[in-house]
Amino acid sequence: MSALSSPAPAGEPHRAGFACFVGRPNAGKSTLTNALVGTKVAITSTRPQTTRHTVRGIVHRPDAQLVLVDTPGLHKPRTLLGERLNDVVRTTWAEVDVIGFCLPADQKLGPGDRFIAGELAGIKKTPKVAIVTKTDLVDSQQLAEQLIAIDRLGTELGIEWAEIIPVSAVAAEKGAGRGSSAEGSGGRGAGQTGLLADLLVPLLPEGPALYPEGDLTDEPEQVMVAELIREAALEGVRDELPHSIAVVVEEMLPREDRPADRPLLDIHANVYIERPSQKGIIIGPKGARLKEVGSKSRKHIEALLGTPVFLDLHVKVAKDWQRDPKQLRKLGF
Ligand SMILES: Nc1nc2c(ncn2[C@@H]2O[C@H](COP(=O)(O)OP(=O)(O)OP(=O)(O)O)[C@@H](O)[C@H]2O)c(=O)[nH]1
Repeated sequence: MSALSSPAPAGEPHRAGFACFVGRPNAGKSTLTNALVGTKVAITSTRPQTTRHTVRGIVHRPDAQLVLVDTPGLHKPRTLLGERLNDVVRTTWAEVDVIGFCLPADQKLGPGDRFIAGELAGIKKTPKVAIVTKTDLVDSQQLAEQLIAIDRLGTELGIEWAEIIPVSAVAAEKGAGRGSSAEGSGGRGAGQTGLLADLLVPLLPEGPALYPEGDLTDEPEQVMVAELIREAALEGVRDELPHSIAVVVEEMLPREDRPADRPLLDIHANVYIERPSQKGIIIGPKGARLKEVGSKSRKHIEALLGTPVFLDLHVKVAKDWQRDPKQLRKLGF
């Protein structure tokens, strides 16, 4: 792998650095990361708090490299897992070059937003950009009101927004033909999310690229594969098992004795639940649900890794894993 990247346009210094999107659950952080990078690197869902791992997406441009760190939502911790997640968020905030604070256009600023903004106000050095997400869901008057409310919030808390940017990830995703290809790099820089990148880049320090060109994320493949399985496993059972599922990929090995033009990757993964009573929900009648989880996530994994996959899933009970430090460590938290 070569770390060479295209030269910056004449006269402009090359910039490289880290940005993270923060915001209350469901604010659109993962969607924005995906739209900017142009492939499915972070897990999106219609339900809050599904982003557990810090997934980096990398935007490569001739003039800059923008490394996106996607954090879980910051929220009042109720379990040990919740506390760990908040620690991850704060550590990330202190390390990045720019913070993008996501606020959905279609929802009035609430206590959740204020809680995060209050924490942000304490991080003086890092430039903060307010990003109004999901602008496709509101009319221009609602959008204007939201922009004003955010400006006021900044004044109130002593935060000086480097920018306040309205953006819709949906239009950019449509343009990128999302879902049809894992190599959807055509989405990079598309439409409104491209403009967002244009505004973030000048806030990065000058410097050469940090990652080889072509890398989309440095998250270990195994973790991304586990996330894709977890997302599929949660589908349709979120009400019953909102936060009770964890997935660990035990092994990823190329199948031996395969012809070079027909490779196959064997993936063995365990789906952990908290109680034996949840087994039936995950597995479904005659194993039908688990089969579906397998085939759905396999498609995403194959798209991500670019190779055919044999996926072997097992459901295991890890009693009350969210409250048990030993289990949490084992499950990668
Ligand atoms: N209409 C519209 N929907 C959006 C947009 N961006 C995100 N969404 C939807 O909003 C929901 C939440 O988006 P996510 O990207 O998962 O939000 P998140 O902030 O990463 O959520 P957590 O992982 O819970 O912190 C999903 O159903 C998205 O499809 C947008 O620009 N327009």
